[in-house]
Amino acid sequence: MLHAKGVNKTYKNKVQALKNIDLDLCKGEFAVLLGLSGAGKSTLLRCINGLVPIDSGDIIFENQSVLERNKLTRLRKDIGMIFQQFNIIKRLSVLENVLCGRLAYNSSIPSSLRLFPKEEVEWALTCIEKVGLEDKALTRSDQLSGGQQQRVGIARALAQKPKLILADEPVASLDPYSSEEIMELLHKINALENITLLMSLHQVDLAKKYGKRIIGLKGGHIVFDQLTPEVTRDDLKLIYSENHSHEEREGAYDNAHRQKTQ
Ligand SMILES: Nc1ncnc2c1ncn2[C@@H]1O[C@H](COP(=O)(O)OP(=O)(O)OP(=O)(O)O)[C@@H](O)[C@H]1O
Repeated sequence: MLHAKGVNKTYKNKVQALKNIDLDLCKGEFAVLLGLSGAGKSTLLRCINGLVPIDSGDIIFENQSVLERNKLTRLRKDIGMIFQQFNIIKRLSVLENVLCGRLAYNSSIPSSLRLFPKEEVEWALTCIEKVGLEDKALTRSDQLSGGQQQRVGIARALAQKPKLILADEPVASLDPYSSEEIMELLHKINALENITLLMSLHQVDLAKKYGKRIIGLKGGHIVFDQLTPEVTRDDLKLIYSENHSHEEREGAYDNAHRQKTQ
């Protein structure tokens, strides 16, 4: 469903964030991008949904090139995005935030948020139920915990009826317990709804537990791309060796998790 070929991206400050990226994703996959800070994970996700323009190469999603900019609205509708900082509007209710996911379908925005048709509201409520927040639909989003706010972000993505969800470090702002809950939810969405998932993570143990495939990025290059059971310690060393070791990273996570559960 997604085919990236020879993708390069250099920012204005001359940092080349992506170097000749080739990547194919099939429907239903759950793939995780791993790599140190600055490896290019967010840039790759943002190039895929057209938030960041690529310099060369091409990214084709469902037979449509990201280079065809006039079709980007449709592309974005088919691709849901989940962010580390949730990117929800805190003063709005859960329901209003989730209805924002429908804006691509209501581009002329007759949609002062309160004027959505009944069926749109019903679909938004269904999405809210899918993420387990049915009793919070009318609650202001700033009254929710971080984990609940991320659920709103996921419900908003689901409201788009996306074929692909891109998640940029979706659990980086959460404690280990909430992180597991969010990963379980994303796993369930992938398995039950057959929505393809591509996410960046810093937690190797979560990547191994939930990802079916792991793609290692280093300095803007893909240095390995394997089914999860085939990923070796040497593969992980390729992406983490210059700074903290794999063990140090997993150890830090384990320590935090232990503190939380004690
Ligand atoms: N808008 C931007 N302008 C200039 N340089 C940028 C921009 N966004 C990212 N970069 C640079 O591009 C490189 C890749 O960054 P990117 O955010 O894609 O990495 P990442 O792997 O997602 O990192 P992290 O795990 O910290 O989110 C880095 O050197 C970063 O400083």
